[in-house]
Amino acid sequence: MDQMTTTDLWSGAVQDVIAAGRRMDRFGWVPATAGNISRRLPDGRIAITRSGGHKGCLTQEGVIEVGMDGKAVHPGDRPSAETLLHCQLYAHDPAIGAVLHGHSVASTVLSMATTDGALTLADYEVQKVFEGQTTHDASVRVPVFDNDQDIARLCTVVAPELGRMPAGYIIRGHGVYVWGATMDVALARLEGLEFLLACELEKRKLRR
Ligand SMILES: CSC[C@@H](O)[C@@H](O)C(=O)COP(=O)(O)O
Ligand SMILES: [Zn+2]
Repeated sequence: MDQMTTTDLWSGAVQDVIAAGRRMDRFGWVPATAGNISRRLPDGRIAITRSGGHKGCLTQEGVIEVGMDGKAVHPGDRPSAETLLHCQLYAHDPAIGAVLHGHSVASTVLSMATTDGALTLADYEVQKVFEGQTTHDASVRVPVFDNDQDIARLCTVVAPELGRMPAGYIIRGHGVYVWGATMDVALARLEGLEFLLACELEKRKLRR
């Protein structure tokens, strides 16, 4: 691969990450410095957000390269504190090309309102946005893992569910992780999941 192509690939991935951050910010899913976003390039490099920046105001400098071990390729760069969760998904499935993490109100509140290990979404037409879902007349299980500041340890809790999460997963009181083959697919899934979580929250308020 010549130098020009390598640079173009990187720029395209960075633009994908910047655009995803803006879109997530428009919905209010990345408050303050919350959230992280990554993109795997066709040549295997991983572009991920630098730790601590606002994901709605990303610049090219806010996106850095990491290896599959979650470490920065360029010394001094500080990748997202949650980089290992992205790498875990990339290692699990070579078809995954983008990973998104946001902190919406609905994912935070709903996951704190239960001690269960999953939220079940049923009877919504929009469930069909997820792989393998062809009808509203079914249910989608979204695993909920207890929050942990030790991300390597959190990875070990997520691991048994890999390959069994059509809609992504939620970290309790924290937020969602969603992925896809491309950034567009990941964003569509995130939008679908967040729509359903927002509906679920409204439904529960009506019941009170
Ligand atoms: C604003 S606190 C949120 C962080 O603790 C973390 O959960 C998060 O999503 C962003 O961390 P970052 O290191 O910027 O990727
Ligand atoms: Zn987070």
